[in-house]
Amino acid sequence: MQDDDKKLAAEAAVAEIADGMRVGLGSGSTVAFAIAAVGRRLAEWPSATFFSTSQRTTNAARAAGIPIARFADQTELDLVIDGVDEIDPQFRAIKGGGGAMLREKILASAARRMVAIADGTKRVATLGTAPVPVEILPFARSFVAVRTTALGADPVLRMTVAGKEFRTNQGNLILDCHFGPIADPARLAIDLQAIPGALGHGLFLTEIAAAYIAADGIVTKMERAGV
Ligand SMILES: O=C[C@H](O)[C@H](O)[C@H](O)COP(=O)(O)O
Repeated sequence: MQDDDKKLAAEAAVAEIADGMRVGLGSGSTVAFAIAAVGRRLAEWPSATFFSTSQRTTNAARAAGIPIARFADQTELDLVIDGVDEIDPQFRAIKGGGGAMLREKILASAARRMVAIADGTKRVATLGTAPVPVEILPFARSFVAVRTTALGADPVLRMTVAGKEFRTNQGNLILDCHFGPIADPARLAIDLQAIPGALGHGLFLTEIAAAYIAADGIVTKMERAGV
């Protein structure tokens, strides 16, 4: 059921792709449905170029026959399609459940338009039920943990199911920072960004222009006003 809704939202967003576009593909289980849809429809966009936010997405895209271009040579994209862990009515989101938020933030910032895709369980009135993931330089692990605690977090070092430290695609660590309801996400984003050794965080407050959210088999498209 939840997967059906993820698929519906993903396929609706993929309809925004037009030939010639430079398209960023996000990461996660909802994006996996978008990748599958892009793979099926690839012949419709012979001049489109696709970019990836994680190794997992690159692998899935290539398996679906989608060539992935090198983002390092790129400064601007037309569209990014990405999932969220939580999204509020102001289109502010927490991302990074899969640990890909640093590259996701870069592509989202490079894009003229970012669309979020999600099933209805991701909608929240207030951000903060999910932890805010913070990617940290391993060298600064304890230092950043203390600084996030001072901001009100209960930081937990992310581990793999095998009990090892989780490493991002850049080889860094993640602190999952549990804040509870976040009263002022903008202030928190500034404070997290200011910690030396914190390389990125999962608060996406201004990037999302529209959201496709599916619940009980019905997908709704919402555009953020003023974008
Ligand atoms: O790092 C992972 C990404 O930010 C995902 O887009 C996010 O965690 C949502 O993933 P899913 O679609 O699997 O819920």
